[in-house]
Amino acid sequence: MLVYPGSVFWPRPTGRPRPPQALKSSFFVTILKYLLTYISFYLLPIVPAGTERRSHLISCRVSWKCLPVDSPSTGRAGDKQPGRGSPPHPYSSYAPSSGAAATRLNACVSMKALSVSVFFAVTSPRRLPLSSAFAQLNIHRHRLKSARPATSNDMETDAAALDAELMSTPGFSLEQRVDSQLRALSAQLMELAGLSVAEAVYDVLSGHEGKEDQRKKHVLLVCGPGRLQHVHKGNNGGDGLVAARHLVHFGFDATIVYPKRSPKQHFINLVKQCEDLDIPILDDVPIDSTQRFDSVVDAIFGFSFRSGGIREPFATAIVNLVELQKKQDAVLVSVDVPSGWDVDGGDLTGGANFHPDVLISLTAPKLSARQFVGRHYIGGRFLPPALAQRYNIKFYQMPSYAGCKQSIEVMNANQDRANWAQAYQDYLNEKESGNARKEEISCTDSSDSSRVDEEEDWAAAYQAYCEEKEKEFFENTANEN
Ligand SMILES: NC(=O)C1=CN([C@@H]2O[C@H](COP(=O)(O)OP(=O)(O)OC[C@H]3O[C@@H](n4cnc5c(N)ncnc54)[C@H](OP(=O)(O)O)[C@@H]3O)[C@@H](O)[C@H]2O)[C@@H](O)CC1
Repeated sequence: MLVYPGSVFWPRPTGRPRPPQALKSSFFVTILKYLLTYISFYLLPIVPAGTERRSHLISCRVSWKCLPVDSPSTGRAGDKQPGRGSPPHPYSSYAPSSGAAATRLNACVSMKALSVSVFFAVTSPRRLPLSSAFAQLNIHRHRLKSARPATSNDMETDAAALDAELMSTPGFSLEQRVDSQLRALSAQLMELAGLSVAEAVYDVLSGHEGKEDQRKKHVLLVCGPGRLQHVHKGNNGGDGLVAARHLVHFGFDATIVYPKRSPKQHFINLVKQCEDLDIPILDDVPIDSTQRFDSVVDAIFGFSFRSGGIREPFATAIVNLVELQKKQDAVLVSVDVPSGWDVDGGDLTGGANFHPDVLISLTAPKLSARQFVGRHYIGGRFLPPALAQRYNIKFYQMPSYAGCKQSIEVMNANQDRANWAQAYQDYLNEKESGNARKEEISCTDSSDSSRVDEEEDWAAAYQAYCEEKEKEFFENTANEN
């Protein structure tokens, strides 16, 4: 009889004894997962290698092995398991409630993920590329990182899980074989993210009404550090490099500040492409420059920023960037997360003077966007619907893009508060007086008014979502303390 390697080679999680209720649920879960594992074992060889179905099958196998069996004994209000307690975290598939259980699962499942992937890569009649095996391992490593109690970093780890999954989607990165398979960068995602940033900056500088100022606009882009050892680090800076190139193609002038260049080949290529377009690349923010900058783009830190002090040279770069922006009255634009802000908690410095005028959230807004006051865009139009569904991304986190646009300005409740509040009040009054706006829209079939209606719904729903997440965040922080 064929024996599934993960169940033999790797020890089960051990530790505190489980209470009867947990034993009961874990018994059925165990039966279920072994049943599914063996069925999939026989299915796997007949699914062609390199296909999405096969990759999905392996992904499912590992997920089944991850089914939590440990949680009821420590269950608390914040549990994120489907079907238990409060609704799942918007990005998480599940998270066990005990830190110890999460650690055991993390170690155990990472090893199992590796064993499953490598076993099938080696034994399959139609060989699966080893790269896919590592990609699966990476996804589950990230998933398991979020398999712990909610902390202030949850949104980051969940976003990282989503990122890892996106980056290993066939066609996005693995087929490109950049560097080595493990170090393959999400070149395509970064290209689309950078394009959406450039489009939003273009939109901001060109004005809403389409009355374009004839003067050539000049944008300064400050790009964050890259790191050799880590697979997915420094991508925020990469978005900035890509955006600079697109802005030049859009007819703007661009200057890049890139104090700590990444040695990764993809970043070297991006820099070369910018140099070929005669984009100046500086090491420091040109604080005394006589050059007029219409916009300053902060592409320094994204969701992987670790709060607790900004290391040099970026501490000085951020101070100079803000000074330059104020001196020149330039529009300060942040990519994904304002630099120095915690991905969840936002500005934890008590107002360190870093408050961008424009925020471009990539893929979906992070929790810190709740604190943002200004023009809010969403970019990164590459999230497959199935993945969005899996991560429970709600419609108000990802409003539908118009036509071929790569970014969309979303109505921020904080933005232009008076006008927005008045408009929203008018809308409510209209509804209350029985003059239902939606009925009007369906009668007149006016696409303009339906868009306004959609935006208002989006803003209200997003506001409610933010409040809910903020409450949850502070509750969890209080619990931890
Ligand atoms: N979601 C998506 O699908 C897509 C996301 N994309 C983009 O990727 C971004 C996330 O990128 P990322 O994970 O590469 O990390 P990111 O934030 O750029 O840099 C971390 C760097 O900062 C450093 N660092 C950290 N803390 C520090 C401190 N206190 N002081 C000083 N340095 C500090 C850290 O150094 P380390 O701590 O590792 O030494 C590391 O070098 C995301 O926000 C989005 O813009 C798109 O490109 C593609 C699609």
